[in-house]
Amino acid sequence: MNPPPDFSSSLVPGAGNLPKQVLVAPDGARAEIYLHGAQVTSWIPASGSERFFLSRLSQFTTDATIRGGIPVVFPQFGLTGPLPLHGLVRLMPWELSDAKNSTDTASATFRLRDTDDSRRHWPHAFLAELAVVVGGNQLAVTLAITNTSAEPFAFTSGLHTYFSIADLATTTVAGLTGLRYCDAAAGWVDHQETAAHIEFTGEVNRIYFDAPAEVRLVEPHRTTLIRAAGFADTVVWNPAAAKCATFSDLEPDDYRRFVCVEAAAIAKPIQLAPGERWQGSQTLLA
Ligand SMILES: O=P(O)(O)OC[C@H]1O[C@@H](O)[C@H](O)[C@@H](O)[C@@H]1O
Repeated sequence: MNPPPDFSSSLVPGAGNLPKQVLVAPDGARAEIYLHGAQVTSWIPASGSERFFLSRLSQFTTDATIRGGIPVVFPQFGLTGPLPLHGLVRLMPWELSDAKNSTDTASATFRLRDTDDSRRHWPHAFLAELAVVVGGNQLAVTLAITNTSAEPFAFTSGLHTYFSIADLATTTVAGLTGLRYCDAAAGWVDHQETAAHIEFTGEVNRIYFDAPAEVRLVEPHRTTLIRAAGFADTVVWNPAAAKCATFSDLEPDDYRRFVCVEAAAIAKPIQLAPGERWQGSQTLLA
């Protein structure tokens, strides 16, 4: 049977006139991805409502990062090296290389290569590809990096997903019990997680090492499954009130509206030989 015609996925002007790809699966599931940073900014499962936080104060300009959705972090997570916070590619213009519908999904792939400017910061040639597939109650995002240079390189990376939540006070993250984590909000000290459910009673900024393939974002009315492959670590982040107030692109009480659960490769940088390709993914189930 032939897949249905690709009648509804399209590249349209988004906020700030930045181009965004709108994916609409045959069952009505939707996702939106800006070419700026290849940043997914919206996911609406077939049977539900918006699952991503996107700040009302987010800037949509080529020199700013979009606040919300899934910022793509590469080739440096956070400030773990000399590059700008979370690396380079979330500020770069990606191109749409493919978009199609199958009988039950809509998908698109975005590509980015190194530029003169990226090589000034990070002197390596690379091809980054981000594949986004939406359909039913699932969104799958896969980042692939190919070393297109003549020398090996190493990088850290992540998919910095901002989940929209109804109430921070009743939201928890489950599935990380027993893991060693680095508490970046409290002096980068290592701990072992004892809680079955991580609660948000203050700033949470933790890197969980060697995390399981699945963690759960638990709210009273719904649970979101977050599956990672290829990324060894999981970051959980919420800035709480005081830090939230320092972000010009967040409203003072926005910290109550999102929790970031991020698939990341931080502790063990990914090493790629010339010509080698790596991929990591985060798959979300509503
Ligand atoms: O403001 P940015 O660059 O988008 O980063 C957001 C946050 O991302 C988190 O992953 C970091 O641990 C925080 O320290 C940081 O503030």
